[in-house]
Amino acid sequence: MNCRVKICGITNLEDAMMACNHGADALGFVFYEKSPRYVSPEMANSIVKQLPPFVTPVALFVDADSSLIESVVGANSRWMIQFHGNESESECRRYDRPYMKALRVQQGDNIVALVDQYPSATAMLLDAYKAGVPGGTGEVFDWSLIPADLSKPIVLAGGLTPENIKQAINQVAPYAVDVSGGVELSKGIKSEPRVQEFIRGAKSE
Ligand SMILES: O=C(O)c1ccccc1NCC(=O)[C@H](O)[C@H](O)COP(=O)(O)O
Repeated sequence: MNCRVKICGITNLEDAMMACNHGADALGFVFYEKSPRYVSPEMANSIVKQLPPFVTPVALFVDADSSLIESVVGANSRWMIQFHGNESESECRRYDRPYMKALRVQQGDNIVALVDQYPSATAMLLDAYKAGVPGGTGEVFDWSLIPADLSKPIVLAGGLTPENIKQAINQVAPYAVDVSGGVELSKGIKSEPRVQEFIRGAKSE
């Protein structure tokens, strides 16, 4: 398995550097103030300036104003965007940045059609649906709902852990995996052993 890994919900420099040292390919920063993993644009951009090369910082928004999005991504050309709300494709491509659109998967969704609504997306992130909770649920969804051969690279998210990551990758064969809660000591604080174990599990043969 040589699956790419995004560690999401980074709130401090120590966790960011730790995740990079263990081989994270991307780091997610949550700019949704209701999240316990919220990080300020100033803190996030201070962290991003200090990241080593070949790691993608991902700015995560939930139906945010364009002023907030521009204030974050305008400070550093490295940012990729993750739209995690009900953003339309035209809203997503407004920023001329590579972006992922998150879909919160429910039984009965036409995932092929939903993915095809975002032709300008670099990838699609498939996450668990939980009423009233936009993301970071810590819950898995039924991976068998994911059709084969979707038209975009798929980032699998939702309740992934060091314990289930190999099964998830074997079943779904995603382009990348994304985790927040499954590698934490507490909300917004990552566990180095769990981050290391998760990445090793995702990248081991
Ligand atoms: O992580 C959050 O707290 C969060 C809050 C609001 C919107 C999105 C959020 N996270 C988005 C992510 O990409 C998470 O990594 C993803 O939902 C998986 O989270 P988890 O199930 O805890 O691994």
